[in-house]
Amino acid sequence: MEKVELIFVPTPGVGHLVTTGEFAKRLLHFDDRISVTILSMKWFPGITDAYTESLAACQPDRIQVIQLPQVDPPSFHLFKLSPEAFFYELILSYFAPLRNAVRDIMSMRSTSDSGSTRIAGLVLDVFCAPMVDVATELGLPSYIYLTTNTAFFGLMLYLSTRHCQNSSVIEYPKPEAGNMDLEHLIPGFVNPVPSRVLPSFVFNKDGGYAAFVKIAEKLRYAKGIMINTFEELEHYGVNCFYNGQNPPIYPVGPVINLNSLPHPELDQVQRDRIMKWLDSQPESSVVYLCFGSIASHGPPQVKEIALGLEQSGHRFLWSLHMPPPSQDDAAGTKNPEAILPEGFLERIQERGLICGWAPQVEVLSHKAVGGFVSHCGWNSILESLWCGVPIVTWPMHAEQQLNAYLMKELGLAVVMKLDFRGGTGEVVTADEIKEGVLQVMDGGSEVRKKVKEMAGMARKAVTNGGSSFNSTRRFIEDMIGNIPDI
Ligand SMILES: O=c1ccn([C@@H]2O[C@H](COP(=O)(O)OP(=O)(O)O[C@H]3O[C@H](CO)[C@@H](O)[C@H](O)[C@H]3O)[C@@H](O)[C@H]2O)c(=O)[nH]1
Repeated sequence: MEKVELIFVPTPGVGHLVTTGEFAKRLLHFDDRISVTILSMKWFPGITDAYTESLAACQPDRIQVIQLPQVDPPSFHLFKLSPEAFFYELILSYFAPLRNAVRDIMSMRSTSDSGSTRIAGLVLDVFCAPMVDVATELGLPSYIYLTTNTAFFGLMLYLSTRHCQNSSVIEYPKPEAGNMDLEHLIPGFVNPVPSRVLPSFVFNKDGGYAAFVKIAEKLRYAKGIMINTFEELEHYGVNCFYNGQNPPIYPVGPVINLNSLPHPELDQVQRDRIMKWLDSQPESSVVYLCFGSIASHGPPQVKEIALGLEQSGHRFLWSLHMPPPSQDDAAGTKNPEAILPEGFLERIQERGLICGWAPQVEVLSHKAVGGFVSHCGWNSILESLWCGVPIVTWPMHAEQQLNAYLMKELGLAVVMKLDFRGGTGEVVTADEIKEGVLQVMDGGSEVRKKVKEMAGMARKAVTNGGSSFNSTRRFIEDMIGNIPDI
């Protein structure tokens, strides 16, 4: 049996790395001939290490993790102007280490005693799409594993087409204040998309727009795009791109890590505290709040959330992540209790629980949880759909407002907030939060019904014969057919 190896290059944030690792594992499960190498970049120390280690340990004969040497990052000033431009530059500086690592792997596999393994190509995170140039240089095909949805793929193609038509444009035209409802015909969306839900990098003149357009242009050179979505969810969007005009797309999701992530804040004592508390709550009575692996709120917003929850009268589990301490931090901001409204904990007593990092998938799977106030990171959306828990939208950064808009268009979310108000720092008020919670917990029966139906479809999609199962098979066949004779 001839063996084939795929070389994955994930972006090392939790929201990207974990689903990519799970997809790599899924491929091994599908086909005994496949093995994978994960080339790991270390951008954020700590949090992703435990996952990478577990990946390397789970099937050591078929998954290997190689740490790429660290590079000097671009200046922090660039990060402040535009995180997207910063990461774009960072990826470019990884070209040389990547080239060396892939060359080493290729030469080792061709001389191995245990029979030759053919290198089938690179599987790149979307941020790493510029690395298709390295693959081409080495004569290898590249594929993209898109950790978000088809709608975002549509936006990228739209930006790159628009840019090809007029490459002198260095930013997207920002509508005048008050005209954020200007609409755009983005492929993959049934209805025109208002400006206010486009990701903010689209309007960033300091390199954010330029970086994304350059990334988007590279997608066209990929041999295929695997998307963490499923046909039943994005039926219209997926069918728009089965058109032979872009690289083939493969909706392979949901690709979710059903085991809770190891995290320094989540030892067995903390996990037991959370799960035992949930065990003692009535069915569908708890609203869960969590804003992903990156986002956090400042003290004024934390106070408003607390007041909103209190006023809603509902039970809640709140995963409260504190912002990283800065030098001029006021004493106490590391301690959530110090910034909660006075007397809050005494007043809510057993009605609510505040935790740090949560075992999110376990929480969403618990029968006590009836709603989820979320920042609309794509993994959180898929996890909530998988568990049949309706989401209340509160996008905070990146492409989350587009995700929230998509969920609204599909009738799968209770809308609390659709945009992040251009990052103005304006707080969401206790009243708005209370309304969102009341809507999902007391009303929203139509949304709840649709979400439950979608949960069934999500599970069916990934089982034998389901749409994503078949799509994954199709990817494997195409990928093997594309292997170059090197
Ligand atoms: O207390 C927590 C917080 C998060 N998670 C997990 O961490 C992941 C978070 O992923 P996601 O919901 O996608 O949020 P981000 O971490 O913000 O993800 C980044 O990556 C996503 C995928 O590309 C994008 O959709 C987001 O906008 C981007 O911020 C999920 O699997 C959660 O289950 C926990 O287990 N416990």
